[in-house]
Amino acid sequence: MTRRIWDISQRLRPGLPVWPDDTAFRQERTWQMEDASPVNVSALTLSTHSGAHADAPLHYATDGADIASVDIAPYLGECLVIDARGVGPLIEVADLPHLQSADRVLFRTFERFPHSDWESETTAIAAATIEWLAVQGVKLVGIDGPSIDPQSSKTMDAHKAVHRHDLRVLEGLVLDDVPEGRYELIALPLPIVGGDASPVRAVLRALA
Ligand SMILES: Nc1ccccc1C(=O)C[C@H](N)C(=O)O
Ligand SMILES: [Zn+2]
Ligand SMILES: [Zn+2]
Repeated sequence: MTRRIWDISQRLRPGLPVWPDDTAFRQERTWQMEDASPVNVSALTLSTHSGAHADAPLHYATDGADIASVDIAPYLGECLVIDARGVGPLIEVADLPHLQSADRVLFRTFERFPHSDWESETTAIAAATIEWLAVQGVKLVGIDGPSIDPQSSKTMDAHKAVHRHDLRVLEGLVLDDVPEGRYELIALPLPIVGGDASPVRAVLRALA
């Protein structure tokens, strides 16, 4: 019996909505068979925070580890998907009354993921919630929004709480079709040396 898989990644393509003023996704063909090349080859230009991605500590701490240095174990294993739609600007501890124990928690905040336009008012996670999750033993926090902090944040309180507890972060997940519950998460960052983040192919697999 094959276990069902949900692909929770954004498709990387020209026009991919990115953070205001960040690098647009671009792909150009550098070799092509039409020009007598034996193969087609392309070059990519994209933000490290494109689509579904994993932040490295280097993103929010000048002396933080880069994405090639972090252990990959947090990005593989059982996770809990929580429906946090409609909670408002920040996910507070009070919004999580029934949270069962989990190593990895992914929050759905969108009714429908905004695939074609940038959504500037998104639900983020209160720093107190990150602290509380860390105390509960959570090692990775994920969200469908573009950031665990409000887009207007200058203090990056949630990222700083993540850094204090050395948690791992996934952002830009697509959770529209995923019911609340427990799954196997597979979302491996590329080992980009010096990288402050890496796109991931994020998938959830049924546990049985
Ligand atoms: N591309 C950016 C450029 C500047 C500031 C933030 C971003 C972000 O993408 C937010 C990021 N994903 C974060 O980890 O909060
Ligand atoms: Zn990011
Ligand atoms: Zn982030």
